[in-house]
This record gives sequence, structure tokens and C-alpha cells, in this order.
Amino acid sequence: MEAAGATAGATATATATADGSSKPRRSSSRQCSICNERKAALKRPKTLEQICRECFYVVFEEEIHKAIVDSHLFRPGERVAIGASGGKDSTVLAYVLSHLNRRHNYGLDLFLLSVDEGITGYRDDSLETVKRNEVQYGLPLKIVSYKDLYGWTMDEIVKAIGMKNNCTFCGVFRRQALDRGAALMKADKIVTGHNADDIAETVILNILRGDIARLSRCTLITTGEDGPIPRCKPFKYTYEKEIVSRMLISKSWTTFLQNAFTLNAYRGFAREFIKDLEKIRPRAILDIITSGENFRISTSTKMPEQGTCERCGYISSQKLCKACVLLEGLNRGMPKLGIGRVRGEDGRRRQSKQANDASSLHRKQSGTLEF
Ligand SMILES: Nc1ncnc2c1ncn2[C@@H]1O[C@H](COP(=O)(O)OP(=O)(O)OP(=O)(O)O)[C@@H](O)[C@H]1O
Repeated sequence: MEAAGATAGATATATATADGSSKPRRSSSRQCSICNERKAALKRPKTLEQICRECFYVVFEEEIHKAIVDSHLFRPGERVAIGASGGKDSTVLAYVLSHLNRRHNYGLDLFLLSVDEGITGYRDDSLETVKRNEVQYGLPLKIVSYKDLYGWTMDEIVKAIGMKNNCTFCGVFRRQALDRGAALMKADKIVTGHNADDIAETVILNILRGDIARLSRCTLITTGEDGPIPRCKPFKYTYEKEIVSRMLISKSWTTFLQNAFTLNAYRGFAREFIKDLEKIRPRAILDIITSGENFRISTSTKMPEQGTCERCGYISSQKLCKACVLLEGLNRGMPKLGIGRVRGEDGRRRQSKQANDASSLHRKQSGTLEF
């Protein structure tokens, strides 16, 4: 990605759409509503203001800086792992964070951390993007793979379980793999490219699922402060369309990758719902986040207690963490073992017993990296 302002003077305009494609738009003859000097180059998706590209660069980055400062996201000297998937959000995040770190002297020791899930034709391609970012932004890169950590690639998991439930494996293993990679690299924090749209979607999903525990933390800009390594979302207030605009307007990005496998259907519904709301009322995304922040959970509601997995020591509210249960199922040839929600004590006991019983069975060797 180019440095802010590097494309000053160009007049082409692009409107970012929800799926990331760009619609050419006739150049506006309006003046920028911020500087009132240059010609407007785009309509800001968040506010619908017509602004020039230089002012867009500035407001885009300064809003992220404000979110970082207001919520005391980092402390000088911290070592920060940028979860780098090679997709649009984390690529823009790597650029913006390294830029702000220099400009505002955050004093952070930044590096890129990628998880290679082992998805042929998808992650191997996007890892090439991350390797380019390593050189472009001068940030060291660490790659950890599912194969090394768990003994299985996603391609092998999909062969075992099919297309329907593979999202569960991918999400659970990726979350843990990021933590394990960050721990190996002695990171103090992990940052991810989750944006305002992602957070609003998650609020809706947690309401639909009645998942009080997740609802109470999904709007936090930093989570996991009681776990091994806190995770931060500097794009909490940044709209997806603005991230896409930031890429399109710099002309150095024309494509980005979508999930190679299926998008979880329920999340897909929440995404469509939010995009429809945004069309009617651009502020809807921020409003949903604010609503999520303002939910108060009754003090009589029983919340899951955080402990550690008996097998691997990773954080878990059950005896065994979800990753260990899923892995056990895979290794025993019962890949559906940990799929689905476990309701109530009986369900939890049943699932934990199934996974524990398996310890006597022959297990596939899993992983070369230590926890
Ligand atoms: N394989 C990975 N390696 C490292 N970090 C990842 C990986 N996959 C996702 N992440 C982190 O989690 C964030 C959310 O990922 P997700 O796939 O849900 O969304 P996304 O909108 O497609 O993000 P992106 O455009 O950055 O790929 C990413 O922005 C990135 O920071």
C-alpha cells in the first residue's frame, strides 16, 4: 500500500461495495467538504460526506489513532503481533499500524503473525501477500501452521468432515494457533483486523443465539486480558467499506481473498442484515456496537468460569478446551465429536467423558510445536 497522500492529484473515483468490488463513478465536481479546496474524490461510507482523497487518508488514519489513544490500547515498548491473513483488513491494519507507530511514536515492536491453515490455493496465495508486506512495511514475519501445531491441515480436516462443519475447526484452531504463535514470539498483545461491521455482526449473532457470555465481551476493543495474551481490535470503529476504499483509492490493491470454504450461514445472514441496514442508515453499524456496549447482564445470570484445559493448559471454561475435543474427534476418526453446542452439565460431562475415554486409544501424532 502506498504512503498516505502518495496518489495525490489523481482524479479517478471508486465506490467500494460490500463485496469489495468497485463501481466506477463519474467524477464529482463538488469541493471536498473538509478542506474546501480540493475536488471531492469519494463519498465517505460512514458519514456520506464528499471528501478528497488527501482528507480521506487523514480522517481514516486519525480515527484509528483516536481509538488507540482513547482506549489506551498499547504501552510503549510492547511487542505486538499483527494477525496477518493476507486479506484486506489485516493488510491495511499492518500498513496503518506501522505508519501510526512511526508518526505518533507509540514505541511498539511490531511483527506479522500468520497462521497457515493448510488450504491449498487459498492460504498459500494469501501468505504470498503477507510475505510481500513483510518487505514493504519492514515488519518481521512468523508463520505457524495447523500441520505443525495439530498434525492436520484444513484440507485434511475437510476430507474427514466434509464442507458443512469445517468452519468450527478452522475458527477454534485459528484462535488458539494465533495465541500459540504469539506466545512463541513473546508478544505482549495480538491485534486483528476485525472491523466495525464484523463487531456489529457479532452483536446480532450473539443476540440471535442468546449467547450472553459472548455478548458481554464482543464489543470490547481489548479482550482476553485475563488470558495468556490480550487481543485488540484497532478497527473497532472502522467501516469495512472505508477499508476497501483505502485500498482502492491507493490503487495498489485490486483484489482480496474471500474465505475459501463456506461462510457460516448464520453469520452470512447477520452480514446481509447489517449491509441492508447500512443502506438505509449508515450510522446503523455504530449504533449496533453502542447497543451491544450498553447491554447489562443481570447479576443473577450464571457466567462460565474461566479455567485451563486439563490436557493442553490453554484457557477453557470446560475440563478440556474446544481445540482438544475437536482434535480428539479427528484423531479417533469421529470428527463430529466436538461439533455443536453443549447444553447443560450433562452435555458437558458427556463430551468431556467421550474425549477422556479416547486417551486409551491410539492417537495420531499431533504437532511438533510445544504448547
Ligand atoms: N490465517 C490467519 N493468520 C493470522 N491472522 C489471521 C488469520 N485469519 C484471520 N486472522 C486475523 O483475524 C482477523 C479477522 O479474520 P477474518 O477471516 O474473520 O476476517 P476478514 O475480514 O476476512 O479479515 P482479513 O481481510 O484481514 O482476512 C484478520 O483481520 C486477521 O487479523
